[in-house]
Formats: sequence, C-alpha cells, structure tokens
Amino acid sequence: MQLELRGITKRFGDFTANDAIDLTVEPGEIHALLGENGAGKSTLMNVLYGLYTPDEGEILVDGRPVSFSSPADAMAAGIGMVHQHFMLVPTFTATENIVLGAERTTGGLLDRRTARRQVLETSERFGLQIPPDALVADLPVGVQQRVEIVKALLRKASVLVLDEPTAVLTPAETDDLMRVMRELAAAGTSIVFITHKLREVKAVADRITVIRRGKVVGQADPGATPAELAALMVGRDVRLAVDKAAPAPGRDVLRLDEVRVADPAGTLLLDDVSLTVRAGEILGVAGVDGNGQTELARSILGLLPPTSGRVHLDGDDITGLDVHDVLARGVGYVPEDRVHDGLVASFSIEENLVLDLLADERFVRRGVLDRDAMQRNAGERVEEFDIRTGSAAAAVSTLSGGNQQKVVLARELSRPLKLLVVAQPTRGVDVGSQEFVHARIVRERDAGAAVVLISTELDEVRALADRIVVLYRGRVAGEVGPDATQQELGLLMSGAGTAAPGPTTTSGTEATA
Ligand SMILES: Nc1ncnc2c1ncn2[C@@H]1O[C@H](COP(=O)(O)OP(=O)(O)OP(=O)(O)O)[C@@H](O)[C@H]1O
Repeated sequence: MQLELRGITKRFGDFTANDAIDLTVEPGEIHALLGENGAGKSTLMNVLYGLYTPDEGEILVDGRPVSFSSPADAMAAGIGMVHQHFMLVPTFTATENIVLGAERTTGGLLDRRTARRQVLETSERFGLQIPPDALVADLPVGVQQRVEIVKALLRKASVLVLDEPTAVLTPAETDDLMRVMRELAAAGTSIVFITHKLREVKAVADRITVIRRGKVVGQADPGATPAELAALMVGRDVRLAVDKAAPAPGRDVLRLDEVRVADPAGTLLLDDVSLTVRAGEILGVAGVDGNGQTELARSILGLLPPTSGRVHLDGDDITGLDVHDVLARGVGYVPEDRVHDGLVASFSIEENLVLDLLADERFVRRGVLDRDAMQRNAGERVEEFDIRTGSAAAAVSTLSGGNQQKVVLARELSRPLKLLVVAQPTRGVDVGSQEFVHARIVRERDAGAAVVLISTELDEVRALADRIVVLYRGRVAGEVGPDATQQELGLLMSGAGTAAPGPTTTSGTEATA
C-alpha cells in the first residue's frame, strides 16, 4: 500500500506543531522519521492514526483521499501504530489483548480457540514469539511490544508506525526488533520508524525524512554518518563525544554497606550491594534492565527501605529516612520513569519545575507560593534547557516526551547537590539535547557532586563514568574502568565471569532483619 501525507498542518492554539508536511511511504519501505524533541513527529503520526484531525492537508491511501476520525478508521484502512507508551491491559493475557476490540464471539463469549490460533499463526508467520496465555503484566517489555505488533498485524496493517520502539528495549531485544522490521518490510509491510538512535536508523532505514520545528527540512541518505544526520536534525554540528577532564575525587559522599532489598516473596532484588561514590566522580551503573538498578536508586532515595544494610550520605546514616528528608539533604533524583515518578502530568510546567522545592525560600514565602518567582524560574529553566513549549503555564503533559524529560532534569539540576542519582537521563532525548544533558552531568561532577549514573546504554555509561559497576541479578557482578570494552561489559552483564548465583532467597531471619 502506498501512503501519502500531503500538506498536513496541525495547530494547538496558536502553536503550529505540523506545518504543511509532505511524506510519502512506499510499499515495503522502512521510512525513518527523524527530528529533535518537539519537532512534531508524534503529532504527525497521531494525525495519520485518526487521533487528531489536521487543520489542513490530506491523507491518501493508494492515491485515494481518506479521512480518519478515529483510530478504528485508520486501522480499517490498514494503518497500525505502536505507541511510545504501550496501550495494553496488564491483567489480560497476550491473546486477550491482541483480539480486544476485534474479537469473534460465540453467544456473547470470546471464541478463545479461534483467537489463540490466529495469534499463534500471525506470531509464527512473522517470527514474533509470544506466549499466548501469559498475562501481559508478567511479560518483559520487549515481548509486550511484540504483542502490540501482532495486534496491529492481525488487523491487517499494511503500514505500521513504530514510535520510538527501542527506547525501552535491551540491546538483544532491539536486534530482534530490527530483524522483525526487515522481515515485515520484505513481506510488503511499510514501516514508519521514529527513533533518536541514529545507529538504528542507519541499520534499517531505506529512506529518511527529517523534520525540524514542524517542517520537513529534507531527506537524508541512509549512508550518511551519524554526525551528518545529527546536524540535519538539529540544524548545527553536534559533538557526539563527551568532553570531560580527568576526575578529581574527594571525600566519600555516598556509601552503601551490604544493602539488601527483598520482595514480599523473599526474592532478593538487591543482594549485598556495597559501594562508595566520592565527591567529584561519576559512578556508572551498567546492566540489563531489571537487574536491580531501579531498586538501587530507590533505596538510596528512601523510596524503598532496604531489608538490611545501611546507606550513608556524607557520613550520616540515612537508611530509612523519608524521601523528602533525603532530597532536602542535597540529593537530586532523575527517575527512569519520568511520567509516573518525575512529573505531575496535570500540573503546569512552572509547577513541575518546583516540585519537591516547596521548602525552598526562593519559591515559598510564609507558606504561600510565590507565583512570580515560579514564573521567572520557569523562564530561565526553559531557556537554559531549551524546553520547547508555547507557554510554561501549559500542563506538562502537552510537552513532547523528550521535553518532559528535560523538565525533570532542569528541576533536579537547579540547586546545589551533594549527590545526583540519574537513571536513563537521555531516554527519548534527541541527539542535540543529549550532548547538553551529558555536559550538565559532567558539570555537576566538576562542581563537586557525587554522581550515580544508571543507564542501559553502554555508550553513555562508558562516555560519562569514571568507574563502572555492573549489576547482575541484584549483585555487583564486577567493577571496571571506563575503558572497558563493550565485550567485557557484555560478559559481566550476562552473568558470565562472576560467581553470582541465580536468584537467591533470603533465609527467614535475614528477610525480616
Ligand atoms: N495536546 C497538545 N496541546 C498543546 N501542544 C501540544 C499538544 N501535543 C503536542 N503539542 C506540542 O507540539 C509539539 C510537537 O510535539 P510532538 O510530541 O509531536 O513532538 P515529537 O517530535 O514527537 O518529540 P519527541 O521526540 O520529544 O517525542 C511540542 O512542542 C508539543 O509541546
């Protein structure tokens, strides 16, 4: 199927998110859509998927104009979309999710056998392995994504939109998705692929369209170098390498002594983790997602009290302190899940920029919020972090994904810090802003903060960290320098080269200690 978007314009109030965009996607083509945060990529795809009505322009399918007033219309015309945030029901099985809304029923009941067979057939045909009877909540993110893709394919999608599909995937899951994309394209499905990872674009794209500030600025050749692609996206040269001097570590700021965290069933999520981070150094924490990184950050912050072991900040025992007390001691926190843990969606950008700073006399006078000060602060932060918004008084939920991430960073880096804990700092952030975020993290280090950098992006960890620990099944599998090779890190991340046992359970007394 040939898809053509012609002169699409979409405005929000007096802000033009898409400005007369033309885009043609040929049958069986993988068409990458590149652009900085807030460029208008998701908006354009939401227009295509019937979620937004364009103010101007038209959509043509095989040369015929079509008009979609809902995703159901778009799906009926053969367009499928996998969103950045999946839209699955966690308590339903994979099969139930896939057939939801298009189910065949007999006497009002779901025809489970037919549904299951269809799911298996589609997943086998495209090499998308799915356990049909597993609950979605129990599946790894990469498999949940396959459920979304099978769901679209089962509805006979001949154009599949993937909006930042690799942001949450492990490297192995990403490779797998790339393979699936190539196979789908070879079988005639067209794919619109949105990503900020230029290497992926080079690996799979047949054609590349770049948009900037709502307009198409050009097509790029898939043979272009990442630096050339970055320059076209951002409109200037981008340094893809991080500039940083040798560290000058000072006193111990953070010390974890044999920290253990067990879940209610007694499985150890953090297992005897001991580590020290000094002022003026960045400790990188590498590992495949789900090996204790989240629990590590949360136990330092006081969001998840350790089952046993101690956490010290600047010599003080802060184990068991409330998160507000920990933050008030000069700790900054950029959580991996910005939507749930970093922002209040319905609050304005101004308000989100001072969350957790409500004891700060810059913004609160005699218990009353100083709106003028908040406005001034927002103006400065928006400018400094290049947050793309029409107005800082707008709800933070109206920002593009990457710009929401910048709000969290701008807030956390706006006060003097002893310790900065950052998880996945550049997830969903465009290459130009990645450069900026990396430079800001190094600046915190150079100003004397101890930094814990948790990232599943090995390139990021190696570029920023002064030392790297690898977490594997809740344990520190090893410590290496920043010059460790990808292979050495990969081995530690897979559990090879360590004596770490499989998932352990606490023995009764320890679990409750
Ligand atoms: N519902 C809305 N109301 C107001 N403004 C909006 C709305 N949705 C999007 N915008 C604005 O439109 C612009 C484009 O956003 P969009 O989500 O399309 O960007 P994007 O290119 O997908 O960015 P990212 O790479 O960060 O995901 C942003 O500046 C955003 O703030």
